[in-house]
Amino acid sequence: MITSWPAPAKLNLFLYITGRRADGYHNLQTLFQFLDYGDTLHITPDNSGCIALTTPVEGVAHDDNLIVRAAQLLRQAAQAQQSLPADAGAQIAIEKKLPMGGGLGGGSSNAATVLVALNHLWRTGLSPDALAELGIQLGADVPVFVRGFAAFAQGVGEELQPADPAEKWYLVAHPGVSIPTPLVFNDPQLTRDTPARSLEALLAAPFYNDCEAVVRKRFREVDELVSWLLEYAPSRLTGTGACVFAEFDTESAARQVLELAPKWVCGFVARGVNVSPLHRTLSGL
Ligand SMILES: C[C@@](CO)(OP(=O)(O)O)[C@H](O)COP(=O)(O)OP(=O)(O)OC[C@H]1O[C@@H](n2ccc(N)nc2=O)[C@H](O)[C@@H]1O
Ligand SMILES: Nc1ncnc2c1ncn2[C@@H]1O[C@H](COP(=O)(O)OP(=O)(O)O)[C@@H](O)[C@H]1O
Repeated sequence: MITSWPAPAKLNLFLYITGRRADGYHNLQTLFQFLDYGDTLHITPDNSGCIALTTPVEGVAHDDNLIVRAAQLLRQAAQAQQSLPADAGAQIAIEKKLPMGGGLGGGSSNAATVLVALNHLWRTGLSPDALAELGIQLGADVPVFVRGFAAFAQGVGEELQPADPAEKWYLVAHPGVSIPTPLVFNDPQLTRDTPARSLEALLAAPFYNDCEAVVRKRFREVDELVSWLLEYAPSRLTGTGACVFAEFDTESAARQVLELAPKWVCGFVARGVNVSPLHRTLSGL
């Protein structure tokens, strides 16, 4: 039985905001790719009837943790269709590597890994569609992690179309600040009227992130980091930040720049992958 499950990071290779819905959420056009780097979850199913996260995540209460919420949501859905006994439970531990509020989708990826792994371990038999539908209740980025393929996303992230961007090497750098997603979406100066384009047109144009201008304006640390990385390679913000990524053709080129990084920059080098490491684990079972 597999007990270690990857929860990879994602990058938004581009991100455009094409409008605002009546409920305040923003319509996006974004290209998601996974990294072969992320958190690891250790999941042991049991008959305790309890879901327990045994390694607290700093700043997040146990019952608010997306790991616990995902397990409870799956248990509820499976029990409603009588495919899981009432005493089904699980013990979950996390090795957290991804910064929180970093734009790398760590919390969403943790939730997706729990849904996919427990669906397997509990033998609940929910379809990928059903798991993605549970996922969207937890966060806009959960479905892409549940599906496990690089994707062009529209709507608020739920309309996914498989994509095959180049699998580059990335230097991902964290400027040491955490940026809450709502802060960016509520900024009056945010560009929220970029015309929607076809994927073909978007792939042919230079990639950009519409959140970058307001984030650089509000956070001097991000601004300095982007300016520094741009001296070496094409670089931009992922998601609503705070992380920034620079793209390279080789691992060694990315590592050379990481070695030059100023002391205040935390970073890692990882490869972009179009199939999620989570799904590689699943298909290797
Ligand atoms: C924009 C992305 C791109 O990947 O940013 P990151 O969070 O990864 O940085 C995500 O889709 C974010 O997804 P997620 O972080 O799950 O957002 P949620 O928790 O669902 O939303 C947090 C808040 O941000 C705003 N929000 C979020 C997504 C969206 N498309 N429009 C919005 O206006 C809403 O105010 C919402 O209440
Ligand atoms: N397991 C989890 N890991 C990370 N964050 C979590 C988790 N559960 C809940 N959260 C909450 O979700 C927020 C967003 O986290 P995260 O997904 O890592 O960032 P981002 O959406 O910027 O990529 C965190 O600030 C935290 O409050």
